[in-house]
Amino acid sequence: MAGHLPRGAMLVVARLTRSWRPRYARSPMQISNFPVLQMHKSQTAMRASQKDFESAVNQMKLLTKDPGNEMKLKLYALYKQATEGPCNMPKPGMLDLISKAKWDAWSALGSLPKETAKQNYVELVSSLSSSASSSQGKPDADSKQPGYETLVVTSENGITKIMLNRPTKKNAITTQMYQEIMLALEAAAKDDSAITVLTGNGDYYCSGNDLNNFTDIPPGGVEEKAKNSAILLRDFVGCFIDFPKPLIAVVNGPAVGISVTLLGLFDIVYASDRATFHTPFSHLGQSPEGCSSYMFPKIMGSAKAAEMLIFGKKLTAREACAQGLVTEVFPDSTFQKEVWTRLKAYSKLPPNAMRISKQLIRNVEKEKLHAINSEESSVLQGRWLSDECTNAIMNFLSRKAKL
Ligand SMILES: CCCCCCCCCCC/C=C/C(=O)SCCNC(=O)CCNC(=O)[C@H](O)C(C)(C)COP(=O)(O)OP(=O)(O)OC[C@H]1O[C@@H](n2cnc3c(N)ncnc32)[C@H](O)[C@@H]1OP(=O)(O)O
Repeated sequence: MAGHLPRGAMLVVARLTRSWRPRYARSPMQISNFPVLQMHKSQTAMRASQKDFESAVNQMKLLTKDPGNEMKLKLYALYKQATEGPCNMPKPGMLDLISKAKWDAWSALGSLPKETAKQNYVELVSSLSSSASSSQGKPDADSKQPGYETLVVTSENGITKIMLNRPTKKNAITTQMYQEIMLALEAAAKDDSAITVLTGNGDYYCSGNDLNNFTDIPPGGVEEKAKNSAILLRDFVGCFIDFPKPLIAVVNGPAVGISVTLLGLFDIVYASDRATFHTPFSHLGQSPEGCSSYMFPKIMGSAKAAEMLIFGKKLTAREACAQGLVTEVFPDSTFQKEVWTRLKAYSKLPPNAMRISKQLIRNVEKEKLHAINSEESSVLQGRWLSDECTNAIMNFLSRKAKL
């Protein structure tokens, strides 16, 4: 049966998926990003872990809309209580209004235990993020575009931002997400923004293809699934090849698989120094896509490209920058601030000039890139039916393997 997924293996994959359960409770912050999971609010009553608390603190840094003074005071007080315990500052003078308001809010928490304060903080941030996502329709709502379940798409200040939004799954790309990214790119190509940005929500940029995409086998069998997936992949990568405006990747954390290979088709790649770049195709019994079989040797030379694409060498952000895959690396602590300041300035440049310059740089190779994309997709169609690939996916799903 070599070269075909044996029927038995398909059943094993289906069984493993059914019994596959989360290994840890997700943070309320992350749950709030999934409308379907918001029904299970009881989970937010669970004790918040240090990780949940830190991710809520980071989430607050990314908040684009001012939550208002009252909310900021509550968050401030809970944060102080969670990190330092009961208020230990001398009472400020009556005329120092801001310090007094902060002091009042913190002292009002009395001897609330640190753990409870942490949990309340996480829940409050979670409720903030759900009300932000449900305020889309209101006139004063920010520019968040409706209709996406796996992405948050916003457009303001001349920048369309497409944010992968499955943080609890490290932003792994499901079939639905491939479709939504294509729709978002199509819309961004036509909107009046000057530049388009792709980034990830949470601690990962993206963990690549969602390996559960392999388990949803249609009645036509695995061959039909592989054929349709190759078409999906070709169309998906095609949208990046054809994208007409400056396209920028804001790589906020580790990147795996297709989220790395696509970077060769971006015009700028900014990375946090926490990001890593990993293309473990051989480990997965697969082969490169995203035009990386052509772009990577072109960018970094064939020896370095081979180390990544054949041997799955994981690069740090600084190594990827030295190889030319990344434009610039920023310290994680100032990443968002520095990158968005830079992008806001770029977005004010004349949009037509930027678009024309991009096209001059990219158009010469467009046809070639489409041909490479078709070839890579068709080679992968064969790989997906191989025993090497089947075994690697089963190992991941049964928790025997992780990168
Ligand atoms: C028949 C053919 C159909 C094919 C359809 C294909 C369509 C186009 C394909 C295009 C080709 C693309 C290729 C690639 O991108 S190859 C790269 C694929 N990615 C991986 O192999 C990564 C797998 N993940 C991991 O190794 C680890 O999760 C990771 C190192 C990324 C993080 O480890 P960590 O310990 O920090 O976190 P967890 O493992 O606990 O992850 C948290 C939860 O997220 C889930 N997760 C993460 N990544 C993926 C993924 N890629 N697919 C599915 N699920 C993922 C993980 O399972 C955890 O979930 P639970 O909390 O529920 O356990």
